[in-house]
Amino acid sequence: MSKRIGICSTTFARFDMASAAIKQIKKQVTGVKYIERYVPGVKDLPVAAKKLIEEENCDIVMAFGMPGGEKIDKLCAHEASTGLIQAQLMTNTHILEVFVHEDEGKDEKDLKELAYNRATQHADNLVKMLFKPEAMKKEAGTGVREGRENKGPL
Ligand SMILES: Cc1nc2c(=O)[nH]c(=O)nc-2n(C[C@H](O)[C@H](O)[C@H](O)CO)c1C
Repeated sequence: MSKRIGICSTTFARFDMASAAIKQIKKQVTGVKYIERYVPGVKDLPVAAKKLIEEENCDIVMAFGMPGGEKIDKLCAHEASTGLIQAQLMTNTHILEVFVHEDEGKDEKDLKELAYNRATQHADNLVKMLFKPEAMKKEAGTGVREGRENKGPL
């Protein structure tokens, strides 16, 4: 049966990471079903992801979000992250959390590039996890980073 990939993303984010990721996956695999859900902000992602798994039978989910730079935003991001982990444990299914903090970008151009790179590189991770686990194994311990330069192995 063809794999089902869940995608959930927010309107709070300032870049459409979901579309970038779907395009990236489509370059590599065909015959996959995408089920997309959009919510206001990161704290709405855990239930959206859990529903994608339980009600839409997704094999894996990507959850995209952009926490803002304020202290309250960081708190929200941590709460969302905890929720996403809980949803994974409740469903025994991976939810790749793809968050780009707004203050990670040096300026708007850099933030956009970072968001694109992180979204597409995590999309590559998803393809490996679902279809090429051996490729993932090859990269174990190699200091891979999503969005910025890889650190490399020690
Ligand atoms: C303070 C705050 N900060 C963020 C943020 O940095 N990034 C984000 O995606 N969403 C934020 N939200 C919205 C919440 O995640 C959520 O959408 C609302 O509380 C409604 O459930 C809130 C309320």
